[in-house]
Amino acid sequence: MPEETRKEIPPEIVERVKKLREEIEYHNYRYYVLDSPVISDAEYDALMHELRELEAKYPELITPDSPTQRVGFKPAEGFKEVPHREPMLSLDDAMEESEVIEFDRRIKRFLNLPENMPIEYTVEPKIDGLAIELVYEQGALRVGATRGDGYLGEDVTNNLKTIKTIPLRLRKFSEDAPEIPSRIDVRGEVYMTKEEFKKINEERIARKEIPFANPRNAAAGSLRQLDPQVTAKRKLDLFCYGVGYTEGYTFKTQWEVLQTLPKWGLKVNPMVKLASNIEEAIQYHKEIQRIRDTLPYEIDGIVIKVNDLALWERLGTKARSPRYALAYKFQPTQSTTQLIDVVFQVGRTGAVTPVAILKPVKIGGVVVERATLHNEDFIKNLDIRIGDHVLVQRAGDVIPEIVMPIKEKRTGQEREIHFPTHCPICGSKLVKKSGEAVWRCPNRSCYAQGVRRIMHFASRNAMNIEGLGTKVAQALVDKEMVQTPADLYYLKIEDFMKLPGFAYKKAKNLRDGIEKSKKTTLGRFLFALGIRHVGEAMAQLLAERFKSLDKLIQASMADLTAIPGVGPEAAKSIVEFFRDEENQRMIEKLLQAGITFEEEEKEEALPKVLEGLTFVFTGALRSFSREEAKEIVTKLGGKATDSVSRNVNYVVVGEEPGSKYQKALSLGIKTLNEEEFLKLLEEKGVNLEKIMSKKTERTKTTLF
Ligand SMILES: NC(=O)c1ccc[n+]([C@@H]2O[C@H](COP(=O)([O-])OP(=O)(O)OC[C@H]3O[C@@H](n4cnc5c(N)ncnc54)[C@H](O)[C@@H]3O)[C@@H](O)[C@H]2O)c1
Ligand SMILES: [Zn+2]
Repeated sequence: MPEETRKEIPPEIVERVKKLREEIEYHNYRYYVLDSPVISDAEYDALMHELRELEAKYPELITPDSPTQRVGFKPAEGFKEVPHREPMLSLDDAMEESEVIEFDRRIKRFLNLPENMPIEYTVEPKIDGLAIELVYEQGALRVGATRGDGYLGEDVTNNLKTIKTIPLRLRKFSEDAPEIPSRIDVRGEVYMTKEEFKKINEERIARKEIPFANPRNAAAGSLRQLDPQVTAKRKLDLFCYGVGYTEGYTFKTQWEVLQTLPKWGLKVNPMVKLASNIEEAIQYHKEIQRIRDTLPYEIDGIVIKVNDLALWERLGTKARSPRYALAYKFQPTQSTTQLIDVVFQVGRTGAVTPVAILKPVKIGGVVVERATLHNEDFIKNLDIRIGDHVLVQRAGDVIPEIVMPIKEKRTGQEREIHFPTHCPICGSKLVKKSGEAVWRCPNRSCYAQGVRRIMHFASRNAMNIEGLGTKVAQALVDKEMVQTPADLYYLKIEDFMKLPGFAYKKAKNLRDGIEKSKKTTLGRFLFALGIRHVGEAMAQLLAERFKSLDKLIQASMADLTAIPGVGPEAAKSIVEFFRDEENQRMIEKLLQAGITFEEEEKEEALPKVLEGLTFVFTGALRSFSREEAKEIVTKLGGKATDSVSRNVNYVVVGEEPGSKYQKALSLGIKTLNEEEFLKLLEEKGVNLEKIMSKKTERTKTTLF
């Protein structure tokens, strides 16, 4: 019988399986040993997926050493090996809600439970770092090891000891803490914050070294060092999420584990929760996904675990993963593709940005065809060439960016990228200020800058001129009808009729749109001027502080930097802008055309509905700056402070919140995201429109 079935497997399948295994082994080595992958996780997962499907179809092909049956990689050379008393396994993963529901059903089938009986799960953020085990004997840290191949880990005890949050000795930190067990193997994830990751990569790039692909590889690369001094220099941290072999104490539930470890001094992620059924676990995935970008560390999903540890026993494990847990992942943020060409884009301020033209690639469901290459130094230091395979990242709201070239894939046909010395549009010689990485076209009448300046001026959150899009802006600049935005207000219907495709009606509409825009607010006007470093929020802030254009024009560096939220760079740029004669002429011309600013709101009009409430803001908000948010709270009778204590009623959490967020969670203070904060105001009867009319919605400035 086996003889016969073996014959049935087509030779190309046998060949493909062999090829896949070789390839996966290579990538495992790059990832687990070198901490330097050459494909993205999503691409790696696709290879694993293909292999798993083939093995499922032809089970005779499964061998115990297939990557589908094994975890990680054996300890690397130079590290002492540490056997794990209980194996450290991987996790099955799911991308779709349906797979999560099937996971829950499968467990009930396995346990012979009725289908409608809810199972309790713990839900935890899946930290994107590397797994480690800490062995404590009589409360003292005896050894710390990486996961390795699941059975044998690498001894990194001395490196782990450099991480301040890892206790060298367990203690009872609370009255109701159980006695410290005589032995406990604690498991957790060592990770690097996004901030530290960014810093380390910037340093590496400046030194012309290959950067880490992501914080996970950076954490692994920093911990798996033969010299603990290297580890000590990198800021690493740890979240504990479980226990392995334990003597002298028996946990009954995973939730008890998560509740007890902190009482012994071990850090557990404060966002862990108990879900009473699978639907709540799915809901948690949505919640965490929403705040994913605001966390100071990278997460790639959530981990769902059956809460009852007695059920863990009954469910048991498969070759490489337990049956009682599931990683419910988020959309991937990286992929690799080929760099086809580089174009140089001239922005409104003359900055020349290298933009990569890519072989289209899907990342998290979106096709990416262009990505920023940042600046010349980035290209030079990383030695990026046309034709290179590159790692591309598209995370959150940020513009897609090239992370690094994958030099391993070079064929020798790649071409160097030449950064232009002259503006690709007007031919002016580019200039670079010392200390800056950006080349700029100094020519004010540069076509590209002109078009972009007009487009920016007319855009919805600036002067909001209807009917003035890219094509019209191009035609106006092309026909030399406008040099600066001020010229718009002096054009007549007949002039517009000279534009391609413009008859009387269209020309009149455009003219009316321009007329209408004359009634505006100081904030919109300042934003429309396109002063470097003055985005919408900053423009609004300036408008509120100075209340008049004249006063702002007269402001000194010191006046400006005294305003919270205005840094020296912005202040310098503002002063220089208004000092410039051409700009002065343009502003004069705009005002002469009849531009007027609406009167600003009277403060007394606001009801004191937040009286008695104290707020803390952390992270970036979208609708207003943190300073503005504090001002709103104060105007409404509330208190806004900077430090989280028990006296605080709400912590409002924006993007990339700081440690205040963690502190709020640990103190159990109610947190609100921005929407919830706005809703709270609304519920208190605050006419947000009225307050916000001065604070138009902040939009992202995008490259493309
Ligand atoms: N790009 C490449 O070349 C390459 C190569 C190999 C592996 N990989 C990637 O590595 C991953 C597979 O690695 P894996 O086997 O370590 O699995 P995994 O990282 O997907 O899941 C298991 C791990 O999750 C971690 N984890 C984080 N929070 C946890 C929590 N609260 N509870 C339990 N565990 C938690 C633990 O470290 C655990 O070992 C895949 O994403 C794969 O794409 C990529
Ligand atoms: Zn130019």
